[in-house]
Amino acid sequence: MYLHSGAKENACMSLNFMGKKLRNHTVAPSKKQRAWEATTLSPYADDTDGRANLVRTRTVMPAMEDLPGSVPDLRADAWPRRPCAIHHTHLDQEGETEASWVINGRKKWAMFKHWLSTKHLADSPNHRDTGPGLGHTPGRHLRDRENEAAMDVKIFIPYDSAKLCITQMADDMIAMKNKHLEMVQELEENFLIASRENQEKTVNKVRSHYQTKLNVLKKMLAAYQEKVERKNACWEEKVNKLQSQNESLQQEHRAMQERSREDTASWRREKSKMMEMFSSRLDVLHSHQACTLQELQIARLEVGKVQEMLKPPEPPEEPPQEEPPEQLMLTFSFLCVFNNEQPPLEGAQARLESLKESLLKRERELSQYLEGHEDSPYAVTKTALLKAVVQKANYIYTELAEAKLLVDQMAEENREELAQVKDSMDEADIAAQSQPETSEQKTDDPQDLSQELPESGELALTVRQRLQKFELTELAWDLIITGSTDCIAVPEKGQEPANNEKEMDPVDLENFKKSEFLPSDTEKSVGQQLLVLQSELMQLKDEHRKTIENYTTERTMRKKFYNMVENMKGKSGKQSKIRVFCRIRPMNRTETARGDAAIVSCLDEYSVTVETARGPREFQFDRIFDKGCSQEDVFQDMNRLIQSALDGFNVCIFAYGQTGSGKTYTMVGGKNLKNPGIIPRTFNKIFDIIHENEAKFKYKVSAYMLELYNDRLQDLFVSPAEAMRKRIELKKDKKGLVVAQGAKTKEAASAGALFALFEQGCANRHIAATKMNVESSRSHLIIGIMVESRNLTNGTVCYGKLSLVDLAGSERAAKTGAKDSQLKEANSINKSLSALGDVISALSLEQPHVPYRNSKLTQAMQDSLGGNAKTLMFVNISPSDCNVEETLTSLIYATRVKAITNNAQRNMDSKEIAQLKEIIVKLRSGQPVEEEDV
Ligand SMILES: Nc1ncnc2c1ncn2[C@@H]1O[C@H](COP(=O)(O)OP(=O)(O)OP(=O)(O)O)[C@@H](O)[C@H]1O
Repeated sequence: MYLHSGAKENACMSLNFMGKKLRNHTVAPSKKQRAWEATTLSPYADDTDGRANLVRTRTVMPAMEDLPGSVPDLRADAWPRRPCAIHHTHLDQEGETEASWVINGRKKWAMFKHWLSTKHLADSPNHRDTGPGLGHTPGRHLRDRENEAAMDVKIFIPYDSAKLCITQMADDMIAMKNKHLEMVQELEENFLIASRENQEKTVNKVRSHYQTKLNVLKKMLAAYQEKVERKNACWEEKVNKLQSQNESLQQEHRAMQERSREDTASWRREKSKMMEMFSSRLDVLHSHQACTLQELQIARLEVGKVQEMLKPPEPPEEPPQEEPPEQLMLTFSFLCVFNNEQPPLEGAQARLESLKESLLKRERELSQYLEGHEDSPYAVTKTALLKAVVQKANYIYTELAEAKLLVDQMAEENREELAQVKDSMDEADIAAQSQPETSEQKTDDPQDLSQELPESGELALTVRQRLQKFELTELAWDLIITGSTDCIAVPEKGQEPANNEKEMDPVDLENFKKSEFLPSDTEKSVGQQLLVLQSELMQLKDEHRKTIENYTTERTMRKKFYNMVENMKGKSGKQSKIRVFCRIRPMNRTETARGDAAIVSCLDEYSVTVETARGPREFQFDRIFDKGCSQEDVFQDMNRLIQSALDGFNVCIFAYGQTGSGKTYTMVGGKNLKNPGIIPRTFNKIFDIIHENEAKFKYKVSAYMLELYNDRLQDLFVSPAEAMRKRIELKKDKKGLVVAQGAKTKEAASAGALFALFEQGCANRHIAATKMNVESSRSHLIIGIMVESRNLTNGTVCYGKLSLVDLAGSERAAKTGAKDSQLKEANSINKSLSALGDVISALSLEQPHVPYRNSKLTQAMQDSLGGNAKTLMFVNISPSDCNVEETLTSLIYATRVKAITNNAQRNMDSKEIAQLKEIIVKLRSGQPVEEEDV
């Protein structure tokens, strides 16, 4: 700070502060000051020693020796003294000047002294000698002054003058003081103004700096949004593509199903037609057979009668010796033929031939006999009867011959048609092969089969079908001829043969085969045809199996595509359904010893059936793990979810099921760390991913572990006694994430450290033995693993949370035999699970109110069911029939869970926000905020 004044009256003073000109100050002199200043200028104005610059107005000094009084002259002291300088100000730069009040004071003092000296001189003789007109020169004055300095001068000031002078000086001093105070005040004001201005400037500067940053961030955000939108559009496109693929696959599948249904229907139609045909033929044959049998029976009776008649008369009239021996032999053979116990259908022709021959022979013999014994009373009757028998036999023979001819004719016709069809099939095959070249050269020949059908392939198919038909007919004819029925009907698995498929008596069949109705190569032909038919049947069965396989593959593919779509939805941050995996445990020892039946079976990777009293019931899930699936198999699908947690998503994996269904086995593993389950594997996987990415990200892993026991949340990271004292509350943050307030969170630097924490927590859990002596969890276990990942490239920070929940098993108290405290535990578990069921129902039915607050369990899982999380549910079931009700209930619940939609969003902060959050945390916890934090 410095003051600068010009030499003029009413000089303007400029006030500088920190290099800034604040404003002009005008120090108005008083009237007296002005009067005193009306003096002559100092003759030393141009004094080269520099003093002249400091005080430009200087009065002519009086001769001190002439002054009255003895006041010492202070001029000698005052002159070499410089004005009080305020160092380190800009004054130094602009040249040294005196302040106006100093100048004024000096001036006044000089004038006063001058006045005194002038008066004194007017009275003294010296003055008279040296008047102005008598050579008074500046050189003389100088010399006088030098002389005066050497003298001891005493100045006498009149009292009034001194009083005036002192008053004046006191006034001046007060004025000066006031001025000074004014200036100080003004300076303070200016200082305040300046500091305010400065502050504003700083604020503006900071503001503009942050504004610029904000703009940059906004731009970045817009760019990111654009990118995300582009990605979303891309994903959407992919999803649509996959959906359309899925639809086309579904359509194909439907068409295939339709085709297979049609094929089956046509095969059934063919079969029934054949059956009808066979049965009608068989009926004809049987009627023929019956007729023949009847006729033969009649013939046999007749022959019996004839035999009776032919019996020789009683011994008194005709002694036995009279009958010739050949005749007796003949009668015997005749009787042998006709007394045969088996009906003579077999070898009918041969037998009829022999019958006819024997009859003719007998006729001849009879006629000879009759010729010799005309007087016999039975002679006429015998002859008539024999004639009738012969007539009947002839009739039967002609009938059979006609039937044979008819059958042969029909078989021949069929053979001819078959040959024709074979020819046309060859033509069709040739047409199909040459179709690309000849498709344009269509002929007008109506006989040309290729003209009738749009494509040669279809033609070939039709011809093949016809061929098949004729071949089958031929085979049928052969079978009719041979009388075999065992290969005609091919009943489906488990189906009873149709009523009309009557089987021939094997003896009849054998005899019929031996008879001359059949050509010699019939048996061979039947074998061949049978083989053909069987191979065709095999083909059909193969096709059927293939159709089923295709259907299964298609269904599996569809499910896979569906899962992919759901995954992609989850990745792109869109709404995604909760995924449900079903795991079937193997039968345990008790169940095996009891001989329980396994009622749960796995159809494919996505379908499971349960045999119930009302028949099988099928359920579909995102994945089925059968009893043979290992812990590794189960964990394979978890990798992506764990990666998501490290990418800043909330992930929840929980197991649901009845007591002893394998929840703990799935989540934790077998006893004594055998076959580790999802939880320990997850610990390893988290740190595997961390090690893979540590060049790009910096991770921080921390965890808490709670159990919900008897509807009370307990911290497992503290001793049970302390846990009883602690109160843990579940709260939801702005992003809908459930936070356990009051729970101890511990950091872990490795998978081992995390596992040690887990073991420590497990030691504090509540477990009990159920009736079946199996260790059972009596509380719900909730593990929260928080992963903070800082991107080392752009400074963004993601906060992921992985919740692993092993629910306590629902049980029926009566079944498990729980009492007292165990009963209380069971009730509490059932209550919380029923609340969970209510929440699941409300969410699956998309009800407006979801009763999350009904239980602490549902509160804890609020973000995992219908909230901001990617959720995976394991439904564990028992295969035994004694648990069928519980299994069905679990599967029905799981099906409902499948319908729940979650909206998982990434929890990510920009670098700046993350820094601010850190500072806030530090400030809250009373830690010092380092410069590098800002
Ligand atoms: N997939 C499996 N393979 C082999 N053993 C299994 C399987 N699942 C379960 N077990 C066995 O079945 C028994 C019961 O399983 P676990 O304790 O996991 O059932 P839980 O559903 O957790 O029962 P609780 O709800 O009562 O705790 C255990 O002895 C376990 O080893």
